[in-house]
Amino acid sequence: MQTITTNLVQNTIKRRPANSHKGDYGRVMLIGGNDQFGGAIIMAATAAVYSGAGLVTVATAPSNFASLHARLPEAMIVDYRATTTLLALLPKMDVVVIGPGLGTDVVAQGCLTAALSTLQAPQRLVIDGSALTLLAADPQALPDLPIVVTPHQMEWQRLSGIPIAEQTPAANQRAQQKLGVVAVVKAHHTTVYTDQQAWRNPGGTPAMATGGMGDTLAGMVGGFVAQFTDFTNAILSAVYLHSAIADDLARTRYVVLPTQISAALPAYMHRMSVAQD
Ligand SMILES: NC(=O)C1=CN([C@@H]2O[C@H](COP(=O)(O)OP(=O)(O)OC[C@H]3O[C@@H](n4cnc5c(N)ncnc54)[C@H](O)[C@@H]3O)[C@@H](O)[C@H]2O)[C@@H](O)CC1
Ligand SMILES: Nc1ncnc2c1ncn2[C@@H]1O[C@H](COP(=O)(O)OP(=O)(O)O)[C@@H](O)[C@H]1O
Ligand SMILES: [Mg+2]
Repeated sequence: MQTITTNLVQNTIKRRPANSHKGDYGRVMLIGGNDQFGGAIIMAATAAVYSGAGLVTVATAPSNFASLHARLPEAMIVDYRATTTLLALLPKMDVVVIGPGLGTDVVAQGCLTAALSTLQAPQRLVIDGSALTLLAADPQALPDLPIVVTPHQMEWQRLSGIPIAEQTPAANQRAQQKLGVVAVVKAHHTTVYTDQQAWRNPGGTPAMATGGMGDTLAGMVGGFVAQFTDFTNAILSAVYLHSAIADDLARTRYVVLPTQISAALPAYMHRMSVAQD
């Protein structure tokens, strides 16, 4: 197993060319946030915007519109129940993140079906949270495009069938081979499995053990994958930076809030982008 290095992240987060515009940094749609879990999609969308995604659209329950607008005016919003609108928008996206706060009701199922049946390569898909629980309950063929799943250990147990106590690197790698997608297995030390190899995230702290921390990672992965060409390195960089920022903040804080990580992202990404000058 290889450890994700600062060097890999510095080589991934490049300086932006002067002559570029928002269209060059990715159109990202985040789908999630039911009446109960609006905060999850707000945190995920915040992470995507603060990661530098060029254009962010959120498909969510109407009960979240006002709070999302108030917290994150950079994001555009559509009703996640408006299937025709969703089906018209999905083909225009570079990246779709589905699952934070989505829930598992019939609307959620409809969103997942819409995404899985509409997206085509080279579009990329990030599957997190409730969407993983839905997939585990009703396994279905995944489309042939770059896909990353970001389960915590319980979601990984549901998806892979491997009990948490038996989630060894070898067992996780075998499950990844079966699924055929990149798997970010979140834990105290998160591990990432690709077709080629397994990676270990060196960072992470119990100060991160608070609701919304994974929703934030999902949004970061979406934002990174939208901007940085190499799919695997973009994912590894998001995983690394998410924990590295938390570790830094935790030096003087008992708990690190997900929104504090998003707020710190632009400064850390800047530091990474100029490190090799
Ligand atoms: N503010 C919000 O709106 C929040 C919404 N959330 C959303 O709520 C939905 C359900 O997700 P949950 O993860 O809460 O529920 P799940 O039922 O999927 O998983 C939580 C259970 O897994 C257990 N578990 C075991 N190992 C774990 C590990 N390594 N990391 C995390 N949990 C582990 C926990 O103790 C807990 O009992 C998701 O859509 C999620 O995005 C959560 O992110 C919490 C915050
Ligand atoms: N003790 C810990 N050590 C390191 N990282 C942790 C710890 N607890 C939680 N995390 C990280 O926080 C995130 C939690 O994700 P998740 O459980 O999906 O949160 P949520 O769904 O509430 O947003 C993961 O990235 C996980 O690695
Ligand atoms: Mg989660």
